[in-house]
Amino acid sequence: MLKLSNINQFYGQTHILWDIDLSLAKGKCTCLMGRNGVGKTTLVQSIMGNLKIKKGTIQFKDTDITHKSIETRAYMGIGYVPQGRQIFSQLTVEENLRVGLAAKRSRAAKIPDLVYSLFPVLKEMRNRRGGDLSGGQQQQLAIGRALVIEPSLLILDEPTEGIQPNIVHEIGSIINRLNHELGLTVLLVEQKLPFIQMVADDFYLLDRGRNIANGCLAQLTPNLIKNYLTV
Ligand SMILES: Nc1ncnc2c1ncn2[C@@H]1O[C@H](COP(=O)(O)OP(=O)(O)OP(=O)(O)O)[C@@H](O)[C@H]1O
Repeated sequence: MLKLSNINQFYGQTHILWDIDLSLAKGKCTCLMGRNGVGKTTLVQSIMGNLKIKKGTIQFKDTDITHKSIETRAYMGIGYVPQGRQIFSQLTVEENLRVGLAAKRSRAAKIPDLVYSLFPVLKEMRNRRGGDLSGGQQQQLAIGRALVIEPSLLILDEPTEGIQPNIVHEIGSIINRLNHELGLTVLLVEQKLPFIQMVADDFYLLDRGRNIANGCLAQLTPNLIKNYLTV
């Protein structure tokens, strides 16, 4: 589904990511993990085309997308929930969802029923401003906005950051539904182990810009957790 080969990334002269190979299995939830500052967001930004790739390649559904635009990635079915949610606080909930629709080719595109059925609170609050929503509701809006293009791959960057525990569980259930019932492939950046255990099939562990371990979740040993994750 998504295949990264030998990705290297830089900020100016600083080498941030080193020779990253990553392959996502279709229909699985893969967790990209590692402590603060190891390069998770940089990798996701590289996948999304927000950072230009200087070395390495990215394939999505057997097409080379390494140098394709952000818009092309959306047309091809990659949905993205950025770190910090990035809700437009002055726009209504519905307007925020419509921003996501701009990435669809069809002019007649409408917000899919799925979004409001997954997140009834967004329907109830569709005329309220994004800035009036709680953190958990904003996170639901950010996920809903990524889903309006009906993606086949959904990438979420730390969706539980700053969210109350009961809402974290709700977000985990939604990810499981998207993954198991609708067959979406999910790439999740996450550090919280209980949440990872709730949703992930596979993992990639980064440390100082390098992939130091990957496999199915059962292969995430206590030693790896102790040495490379903040628990
Ligand atoms: N725009 C930037 N310019 C220069 N350096 C950056 C920039 N963004 C991130 N960095 C640096 O690159 C490294 C990787 O950062 P990145 O945000 O990818 O890590 P992360 O694993 O996502 O961390 P976190 O969990 O805190 O979000 C860090 O050392 C960070 O300080």
